[in-house]
Order: sequence, then structure tokens, then C-alpha cells
Amino acid sequence: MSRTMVAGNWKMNTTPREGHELVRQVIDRVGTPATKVVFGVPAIQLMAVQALVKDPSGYAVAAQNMHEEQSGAFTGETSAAMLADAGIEYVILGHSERREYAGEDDELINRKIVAAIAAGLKPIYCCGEKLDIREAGNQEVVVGKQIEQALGSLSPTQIESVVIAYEPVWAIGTGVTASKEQAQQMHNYIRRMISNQFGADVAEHMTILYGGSVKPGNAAELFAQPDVDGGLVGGASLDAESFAAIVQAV
Ligand SMILES: O=C(CO)COP(=O)(O)O
Repeated sequence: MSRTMVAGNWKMNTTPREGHELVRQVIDRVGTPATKVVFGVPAIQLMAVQALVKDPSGYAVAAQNMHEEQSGAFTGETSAAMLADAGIEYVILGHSERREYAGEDDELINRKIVAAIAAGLKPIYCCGEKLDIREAGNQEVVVGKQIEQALGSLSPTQIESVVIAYEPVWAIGTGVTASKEQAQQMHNYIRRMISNQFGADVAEHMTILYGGSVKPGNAAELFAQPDVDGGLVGGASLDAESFAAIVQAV
């Protein structure tokens, strides 16, 4: 099975009407994709977009967050079971914006990942270093620690549901992308880490996405790296033409 994927993370953008039009235009342009294509949409659009992507095959929907508890008095929150029952396949967890603005850390993200997998969802786990860490050359130590805390407790069966997205914080929304060498080096480090802990077969099948200013102009060279299996795309996923071009770059 191919491990490639292009996922859009719309963040807090698009009204339901705009989202509907965006998905329709992407499907119009791409048709049946040669890679898995995922729309990470605002909560209010999950079910409508899920209904839109049933046909043609190759598309799926991701939530952008969920709560770690199964149910209860958590006003405003969404549970893993709710997402799974709505037919949602993926959930983005640990995005740097949630770490920054909602104070999420890898201990909490680990609990969310475990809850997501238990409900049958596939977590897209985001990790990545800030600029000062990169400048000090400590990116592998920091990303390694994030992955250890968030994924280290998983069983070999649980880890098979996980997609990892490496998103250097300094590249998100800045227009500055990691070079293909920087991306490949970190992705290879992550794959070796997964191999050491969970075995070569798990590592070989794991989808590791790059995120951070992916655009039609840089997608092909990033995705051509042996350990870069596709992208998690923010700004460029909001434009059907750009997103379709990135999908076609895989
Ligand atoms: O955060 C991102 C995807 O989750 C990346 O965002 P940009 O593609 O806008 O840099």
C-alpha cells in the first residue's frame, strides 16, 4: 500500500458554503487522485464535507482537534466517538497552533492519540521545532522528545494507525519552507526512531508528511525526497488550483 498523502489543514478559514465550493473544485480538478487526499476542515463542516468526498474514492476528512475524554461535561468539545460515528477517518492532533494557543503538550496529546485510535480514528500527529531550537542545532533532540512522549507508549498495533506530520514552526505560514535536505534529514531521523522502537516494517509503512509553507512551486522537490511521503498544507490548501497542483505533485 502506498504511504503517500496530501492533507489540507484549513485551520479557522472558510464558511460552510465556501468550504463546499472549495472541495467541489478540488474534486473537479483532481478526479480520482493518485494519492490519499485529506481535507482538514472546521468542526462545523465535518459532516457536510464527509458527504461530499464519498465519491470518487481516494478522499477523506480530518477533524482539526478532539477531546481526550470519551464523553461528559466538557462544553464546546468533540469526542473521538462522535467523529468516528460521523464517518470521519482522521484527526489532526498536536498542531503547533494548539500547543501555542491552547497550551497542549505531548502528555495531553498522547492521551488524545490513544483515545482517537481506540475509537477507530487515525491521528495525524504534528511535531516540529521552533526557530531558536533549529538555530542552536537541537532540532532532532527536541522532535525526538516530542515523538517519544506522544507516541512512545503506543503498542505496535496502535502505531500503525498514526500518520506523523513534521512541521517546523518557523516554516508555518511564514513563506519560508524547510529545504529539501532539511526535510529529508528530519524525516529520515523520525523514520529511524520509529524503526528502533516499533520495528523496520512499521517504519517502512509509516506515512511521514512535511508541513510548513508547502506551495505548488516547492511541493514536487520536497515530495521527491525518499522519506517525505507528502504534505500537510495550510494556506495553499485554501485555493483549489494550488491544492490540486500540490496533490498532483506527489
Ligand atoms: O500549519 C500548517 C499545516 O498544518 C502549514 O501551514 P502553511 O502551509 O500555511 O505554512
